Amino acid sequence: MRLVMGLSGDADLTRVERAIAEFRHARPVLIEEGDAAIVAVGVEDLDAEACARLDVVAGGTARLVLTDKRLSRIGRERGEPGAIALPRLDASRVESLARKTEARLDAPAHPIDPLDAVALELARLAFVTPAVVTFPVRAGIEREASLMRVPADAVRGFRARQSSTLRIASRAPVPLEGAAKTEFVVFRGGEGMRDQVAVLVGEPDLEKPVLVRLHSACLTGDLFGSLKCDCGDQLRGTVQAMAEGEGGILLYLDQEGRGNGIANKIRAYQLQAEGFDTYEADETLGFGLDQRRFGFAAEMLRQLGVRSVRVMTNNPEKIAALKGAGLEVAADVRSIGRRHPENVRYLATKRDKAGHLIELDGACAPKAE
Ligand SMILES: Nc1nc2c(ncn2[C@@H]2O[C@H](COP(=O)(O)OP(=O)(O)OP(=O)(O)O)[C@@H](O)[C@H]2O)c(=O)[nH]1
Ligand SMILES: [Zn+2]
Repeated sequence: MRLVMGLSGDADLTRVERAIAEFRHARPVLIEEGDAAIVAVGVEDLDAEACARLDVVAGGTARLVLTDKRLSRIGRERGEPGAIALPRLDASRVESLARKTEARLDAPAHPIDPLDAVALELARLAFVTPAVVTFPVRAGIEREASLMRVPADAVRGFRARQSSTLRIASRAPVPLEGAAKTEFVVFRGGEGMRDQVAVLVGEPDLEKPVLVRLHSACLTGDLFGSLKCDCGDQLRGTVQAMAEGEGGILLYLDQEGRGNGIANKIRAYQLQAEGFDTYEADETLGFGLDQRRFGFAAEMLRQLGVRSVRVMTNNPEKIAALKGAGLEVAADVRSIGRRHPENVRYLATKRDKAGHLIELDGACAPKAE
């Protein structure tokens, strides 16, 4: 029996990974803590049919749990997440309250309980809209055997655990244009849904502060040269600077859309096309300023033998995170991309609302994001 239980390794980690997969498909999971338990389901893809099925089991006790940002967008300033009673589960009302720009809440938002907060964290980990429908598992309701069960503490500790299981999966030389001596080192674990990649450019001296960049994935900018941001320039500019200098390490992190995932980022871009700035758009979808954590990136550096860094970034959070994780930040160096009418408002917003160290003097006139 013991052997069988050990087969899936770290059982808590496995359960959360499975719960994340359920969440991404709008299938309910059961979150347990002691004698308490709730059923939770992400609102994305929650259609009328699924709502009708859930409604029967919820028996009028369902609630919609929203983040503080989303509540303030629909006219309920709370400063913390809140829950709206859903005596009847209606798919279009749920979608409207969770995501629509014009939605206004005409009912009270109640304080959430600790298991609701765990359900919201699961949604964040799953890169889906941070809004969940939950209801208590009441006496008399059979705990449905097919429901995926997950302990609340396993979800709370998931990010830390992901960092601690971080390990190198593979490595090989991959010569790049302008940086012939480059090695890709792939790590499993950390944030997001995919592997993380460390790109070792040249031969950095690990006894000295190493030039390092933490680069969050940006499919549109890195790969397609989108004009809406400066990511592609930063990515290539960093590798070039490392190759021309004393080498360095670029971490390519699975944190698309500031940790919101590609689907939410493209939703946010649609809102930007309607006039919202980059943070207003994210808030409309329920997100805070930035969902990313960088602790696991520090762990990647440590496993590569780095103790002290010269970090290439304009983002003070990255600097603070590396220091907070125990690395020495010997210097911080700006990472500059091209400015053009399409990205200058985005850059100015990051400077003004999130304190990014960006200079825009003389930059071209902004065009709406
Ligand atoms: N949600 C959202 N994410 C965006 C938007 N534009 C770019 N991003 C994402 O923002 C992140 C930018 O990553 P980085 O360039 O590593 O980070 P940064 O915080 O700008 O910091 P530095 O570039 O190091 O100064 C990427 O994950 C992009 O996908 C946007 O309008 N909305
Ligand atoms: Zn970008």
